[in-house]
Amino acid sequence: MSARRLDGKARAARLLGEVERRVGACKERDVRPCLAVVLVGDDPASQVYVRSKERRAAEVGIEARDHRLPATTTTDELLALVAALNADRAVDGILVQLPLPPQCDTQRILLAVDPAKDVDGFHPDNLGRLMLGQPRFVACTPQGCMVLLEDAGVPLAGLRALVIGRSTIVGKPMVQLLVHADATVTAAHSRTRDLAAEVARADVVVAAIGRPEFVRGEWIKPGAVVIDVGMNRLADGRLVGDVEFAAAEARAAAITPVPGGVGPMTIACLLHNVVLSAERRASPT
Ligand SMILES: Nc1nc2c(c(=O)[nH]1)N[C@@H](CN(C=O)c1ccc(C(=O)N[C@@H](CCC(=O)O)C(=O)O)cc1)CN2
Repeated sequence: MSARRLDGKARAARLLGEVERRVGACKERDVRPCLAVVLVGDDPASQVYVRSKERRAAEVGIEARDHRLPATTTTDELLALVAALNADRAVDGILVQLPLPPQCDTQRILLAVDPAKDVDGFHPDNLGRLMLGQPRFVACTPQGCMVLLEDAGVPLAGLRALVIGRSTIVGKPMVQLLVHADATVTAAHSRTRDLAAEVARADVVVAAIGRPEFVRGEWIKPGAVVIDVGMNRLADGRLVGDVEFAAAEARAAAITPVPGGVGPMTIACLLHNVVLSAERRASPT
């Protein structure tokens, strides 16, 4: 068997088309969707991601306001910028690109973002709402994974889903989304005793550990669906996921490639959250 490839690039393009249409509808009501993008320092990968977010935003008619700060920026300086963006009524969404340099207190900064503008879905208020099944903004990568699972026609109710990795930006919200979709969910991580056995009984595997090709293809249950969130740059320049792709593809029913799987969905879901926020501004309840 060779797995069906879940094409995140094509799915993201479709979602962006829908976002563009909704941006147009906002503008007809005199609301111009606007995303504030905050990038601290000169991490090359972050620069690429931010450029990509700003380019896609422009393509769908969202104004992206760029705030580039030096690598020496302090927590207080960043808090002052976030406070100004919170107060700016023209700003619908605030994105603080992660990771921040080590002197910045990431938790304090994420906590300072107005939850109503937290289009990344990282604020405790938004994470808590997700846990209660009353989401406002859902973190972009897990949201993108769910769209891909839905498109693959995976009937999640009752299936065994394994999430590998327990980060706040991917693993934990992913667990919540799968629980709310009635899957039977296991959260695995670096201390999991027998990861191979956990993978072998999972109908759905979401790998988000940040270790190149750590999940062996031979562990995958035949017919499982594999979502690879990993993005690991090898010394030879190749980009690989957390799953050994070729061997996993031979066993799985469906699998996301890296690149071209979850990554483009992350950006499309961010802009989807921005237009949601602008729609709320256009029709406050
Ligand atoms: N504030 C945030 N910071 C970070 C997030 C996030 O969601 N919010 N996620 C990651 C990085 N990220 C978005 O910021 C991101 C990573 C990768 C891609 C992507 O499209 N990747 C391409 C490959 C790109 C390449 O060639 O290097 C792909 O998979 O096809 C999009 C977004 C950490 N920080």
